[in-house]
Amino acid sequence: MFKVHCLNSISNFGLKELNTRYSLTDSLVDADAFLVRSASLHEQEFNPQLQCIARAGAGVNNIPLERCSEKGIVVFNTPGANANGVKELVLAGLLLSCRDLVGGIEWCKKNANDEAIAKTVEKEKKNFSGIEIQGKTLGVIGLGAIGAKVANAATSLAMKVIGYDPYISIHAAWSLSSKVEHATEIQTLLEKADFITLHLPLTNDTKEMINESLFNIMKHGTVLLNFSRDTLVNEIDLKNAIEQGIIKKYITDFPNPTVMHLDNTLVLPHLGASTEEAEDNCAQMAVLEMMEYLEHGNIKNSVNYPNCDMGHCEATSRIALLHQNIPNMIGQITQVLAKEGINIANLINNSKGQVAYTLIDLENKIKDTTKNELESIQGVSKVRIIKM
Ligand SMILES: NC(=O)c1ccc[n+]([C@@H]2O[C@H](COP(=O)([O-])OP(=O)(O)OC[C@H]3O[C@@H](n4cnc5c(N)ncnc54)[C@H](O)[C@@H]3O)[C@@H](O)[C@H]2O)c1
Ligand SMILES: O=C(O)CC[C@@H](O)C(=O)O
Repeated sequence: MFKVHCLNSISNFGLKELNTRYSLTDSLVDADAFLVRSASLHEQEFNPQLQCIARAGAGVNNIPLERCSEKGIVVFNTPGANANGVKELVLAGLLLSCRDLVGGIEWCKKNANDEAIAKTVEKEKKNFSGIEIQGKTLGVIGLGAIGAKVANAATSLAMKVIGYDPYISIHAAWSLSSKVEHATEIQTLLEKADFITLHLPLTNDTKEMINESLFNIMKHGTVLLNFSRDTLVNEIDLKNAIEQGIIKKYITDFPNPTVMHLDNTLVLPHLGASTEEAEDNCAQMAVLEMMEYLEHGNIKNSVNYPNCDMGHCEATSRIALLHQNIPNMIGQITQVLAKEGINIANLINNSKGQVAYTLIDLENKIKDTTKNELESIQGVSKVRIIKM
């Protein structure tokens, strides 16, 4: 029986995939797997039994990936599963930035009892007027699942779109409209854009990437949309850029004590992925990835371990080893198995950066003592017996 702990509310559409081999547990200490959305796991201790963490969403900056890799915990996310939900909110943000819709709605509410409101409004509405997006230039930084959808949608709304992504995947590049101009340098995008939208992950490399030096290249009166993560932007520099009129409006999906007090800023309550469809898609994908790993040892959409698919085990037994990506690891593993007279039916060894994953089907049963011996190989983080 696998025990699963949910750190956030996970849609039942995903949880209903769990079969009789699973139970939900309220306890973090005896769980084999965590299902999580945005809860931070940076301060969380991980028990030795924890095999995987499935993030029902895209960003994994709430998970200590390096510590997970050291402990042989596979972290999954759900690429693209909430991209449409975020795209639709970005479009709403774009339009909210053009006219003072929020101020206008508040004005109407405040004047609800004015019998002459229909007349008064014609005098007052100029206070809430603005511009159109048609013909304006949108700069999209990060052209992955969300950025590509935003870029394509903006071209359909008659915007000029310029995109920047030095690490774009082939899949994302194929999905991009040919109308999207390709910027090889971020400076080109910053100089041309009337609106800039951020769709890149928060990592050590991208933290506070939007700072004074980039604000100084932007046009006076730029609108900045941030539906990715707050700390991609240096908020002290942002405040200055707003005061200097470089940033006309900042639209963000991430409330924090600083942005709540900035002028010309609209803050949304982290709603990008909060649609029924996105929550269902993310939960289902996360649960299925977790089940495939727990039951069969196959890895799909992990952010810290390589993909690996050996199908379902038809041999006598199956073991999985999570280890460092160092020389002679396979030699040492096969030596232990050979010594026990165990014959290998099939073996896959894939690596990702500093770590590697070896999945082995065996023609003999595997004993706990063999597992212990494999675990004692220097550089092995975890050994799982998937089928005895
Ligand atoms: N507001 C929300 O609720 C919400 C929902 C989903 C995702 N997000 C955020 O949006 C981010 C993007 O999500 P996604 O699904 O599009 O992810 P994704 O992995 O599909 O795309 C990210 C893209 O950013 C690019 N990139 C990485 N570093 C870059 C850099 N320095 N400059 C330019 N591009 C760079 C990558 O090459 C990739 O194409 C997530 O990491 C998450 O933080 C927010
Ligand atoms: O879980 C959520 O509601 C938000 C998820 C979002 O920030 C993501 O990175 O996918």
